[in-house]
Amino acid sequence: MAQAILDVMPGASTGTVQVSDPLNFWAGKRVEPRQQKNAEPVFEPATGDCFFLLCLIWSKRDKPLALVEKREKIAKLEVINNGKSITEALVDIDIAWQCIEYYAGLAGALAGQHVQLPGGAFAYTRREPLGVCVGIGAWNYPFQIAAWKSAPALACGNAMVFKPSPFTPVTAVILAEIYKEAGVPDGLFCVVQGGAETGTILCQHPKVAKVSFTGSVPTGKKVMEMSAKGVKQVTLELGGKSPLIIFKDCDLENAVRGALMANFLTQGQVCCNGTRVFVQKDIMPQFLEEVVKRTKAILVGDPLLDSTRMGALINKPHLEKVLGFVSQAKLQGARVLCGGERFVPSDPKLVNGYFMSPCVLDNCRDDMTCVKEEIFGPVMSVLPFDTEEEVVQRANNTTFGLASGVFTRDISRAHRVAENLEAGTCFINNYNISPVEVPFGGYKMSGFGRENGQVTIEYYSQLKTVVVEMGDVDNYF
Ligand SMILES: NC(=O)c1ccc[n+]([C@@H]2O[C@H](COP(=O)([O-])OP(=O)(O)OC[C@H]3O[C@@H](n4cnc5c(N)ncnc54)[C@H](O)[C@@H]3O)[C@@H](O)[C@H]2O)c1
Repeated sequence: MAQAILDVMPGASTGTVQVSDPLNFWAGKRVEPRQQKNAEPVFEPATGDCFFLLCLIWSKRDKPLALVEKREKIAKLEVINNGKSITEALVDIDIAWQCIEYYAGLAGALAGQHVQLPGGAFAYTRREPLGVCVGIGAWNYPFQIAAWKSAPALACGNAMVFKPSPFTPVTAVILAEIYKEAGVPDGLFCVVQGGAETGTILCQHPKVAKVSFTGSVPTGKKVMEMSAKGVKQVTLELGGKSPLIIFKDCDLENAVRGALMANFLTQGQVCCNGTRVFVQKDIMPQFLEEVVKRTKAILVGDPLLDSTRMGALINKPHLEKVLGFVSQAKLQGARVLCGGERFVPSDPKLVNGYFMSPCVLDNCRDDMTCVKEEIFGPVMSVLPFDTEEEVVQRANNTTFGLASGVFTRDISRAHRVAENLEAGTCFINNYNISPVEVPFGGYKMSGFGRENGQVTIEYYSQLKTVVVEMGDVDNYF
């Protein structure tokens, strides 16, 4: 089945792909849902056309080919379903296979500790799996999220049932097939489709030991509440409104590139985006001139073309929500320096796509909605500041704490600011790079637990202590 859809991908162009293969993966194969009801259309963001009908009620029914070899086909499918540019999708797939290789390597290195006790006795610890883990994904990095959750889960000896977002159901099942081809036993990685209802069933299931969730803060709270009832462990990768601080002593060219990286990847639909860009007053004019010039030059259009730098937003309601944030920002006194409007590419097949022009907002204040809330679209809010002390306090004045960034040539300042920012990641003189070796996760309401890096082993395993007596038991009674 994987072959069927993947085989059409090399020659595929925007608006030509229809998916008909079933997208649930259970006991080692793709399976149709038992009931074909409540079907919802899944839209291709670049054309606005339906390319798959997803059944939201799901019920169980009854030679290795490397991921690397399939990367281009999977990336194309990811583009058709998600709307991001092919250049970015290829990077996502590469990060996914790097993550799987990384945890496959770590699997053999899982080890406990040996502890010497008085009288020759000793104890040792064993790292054991948790059992069945559930992964629930967001729609912005469909394949990559499935890999980030399943690779450490399986490496620690767990099974995983993964539920993609109903907006992007297409590629997780291919990961399941790749695992099978690589020798993963049937049933160890399953994919179930659906939305909130399916997610709820998974979080409440008594046999589930852990839920790893990526999504918004409100849904994350519900997941945590449901998991608490069953004393299940949770990892929550939630939203953000991250600060990016640009000091006047920065390398301006790199700071401008960093600000674009921090705001416009995947049409701005990135959880760790640095959307509050604080710029020291002295360099504000030069910064704005460069950033606006380059934002205007971003090529928005057919996401399957190599030249495209920004594709389409995930769906129509989301596009309208993002445009609504821009309108509200204007009403609250922000000035639109560029973009912020629906964009209609000249290619006739893209006229109904969910495109918008990337936006830079100036004249922003900390109390504006666009500065306080996660927009999850290509909208950068620029804020002036005077001193380091002031900007750190303002940067931390948020309930979120996913990421942060600082551009400066002053090495002491860079580390001092990194220490003082309340966020799970601080990028110094770069933004939005995510090597699999490095832990990723939130502070405050952006969640807890980590993905990637060695530490994630601790979130997918539990320690058993074995105490060994070498002498006689005390004759106490
Ligand atoms: N921190 C991270 O690593 C990270 C990464 C990507 C996205 N995000 C965040 O995700 C959000 C956007 O994604 P989204 O719109 O898909 O989020 P969402 O919260 O609407 O949905 C996320 C997932 O939860 C499922 N779900 C919905 N209701 C549920 C319920 N009651 N019980 C169980 N599952 C339920 C959805 O079907 C989907 O699979 C943004 O806030 C973004 O910042 C965070």
